Amino acid sequence: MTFTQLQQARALDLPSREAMLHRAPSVQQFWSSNNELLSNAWSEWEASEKDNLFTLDDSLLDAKLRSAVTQAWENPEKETEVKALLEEVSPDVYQFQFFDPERLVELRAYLEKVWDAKIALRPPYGIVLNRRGAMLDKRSEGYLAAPSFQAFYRTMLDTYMRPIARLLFPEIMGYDAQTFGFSIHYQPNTDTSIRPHTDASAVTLNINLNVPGETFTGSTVDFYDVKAGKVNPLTFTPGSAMLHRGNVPHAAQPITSGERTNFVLWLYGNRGQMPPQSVKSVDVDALERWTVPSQPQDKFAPF
Ligand SMILES: O=C(O)CCC(=O)C(=O)O
Ligand SMILES: [Fe+2]
Repeated sequence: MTFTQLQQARALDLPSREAMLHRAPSVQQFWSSNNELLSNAWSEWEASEKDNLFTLDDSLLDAKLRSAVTQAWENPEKETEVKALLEEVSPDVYQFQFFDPERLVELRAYLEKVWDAKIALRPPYGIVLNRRGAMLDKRSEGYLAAPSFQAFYRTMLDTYMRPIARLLFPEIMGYDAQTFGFSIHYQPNTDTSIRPHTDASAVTLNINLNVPGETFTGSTVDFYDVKAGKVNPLTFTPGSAMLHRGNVPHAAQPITSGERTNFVLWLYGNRGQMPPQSVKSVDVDALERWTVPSQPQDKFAPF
């Protein structure tokens, strides 16, 4: 009797949460030895579910953002219309509408199907181990390898995040070829908060996936305004995004009711390089900004 990769993946014995928390060598071993099996299982899963899965594409995005970005790709001089949609809400932190809140139901339904697939996903354990989160980038073992999700993930990073980030933070040019991403989920009593930290990224895009009416309390992301010596607590609304340099200190306050789900996307340079702290004013031509780097994705992963 032969088993499909999907059946074999579903039969795997997962490492315990304890082992994951302790970052036991056996956990690393589990993900690396099963990486190919899991990735094949996601392809089989997608093929078997294709009639039930919503097609992820940029129609999920805010219509104004999509239209401004599409125009800027056609004519980079029009990037000013993208910039007009971005609001600085704390020094070096910009907020804008990324997803169309009304369409998030479809994305969340897709992600529910992903959880129901019963294929192991590696939770992010950067600062804390997040139980209902998943690694999203191909460089991460145990990532969400469903081909349709991967195509959508690339669109979010290559078509939207990178040129927008370059528009705000020109010094990231040359330090933005590599991508990284994970999802996080907060709920009271389990995964509630993240202590103050900076990200190992040149730039971070943090996008909220809560659907309209899916409310929560607490769970602000506090951004530290180091110069002014104060903290700016910011609250996500459904589909909104915050884009910031990785080196801006921030923390997630405890969630006190409800739930919050986000995608967190990072860009950095080859082998994890980040822009030197000293360079801030770099002159970049609009034509250069609206491009996708030709360097191949490397294997470096911060966690
Ligand atoms: O709570 C958030 O949305 C921020 C998460 C975060 O800062 C991180 O995962 O590095
Ligand atoms: Fe962070």
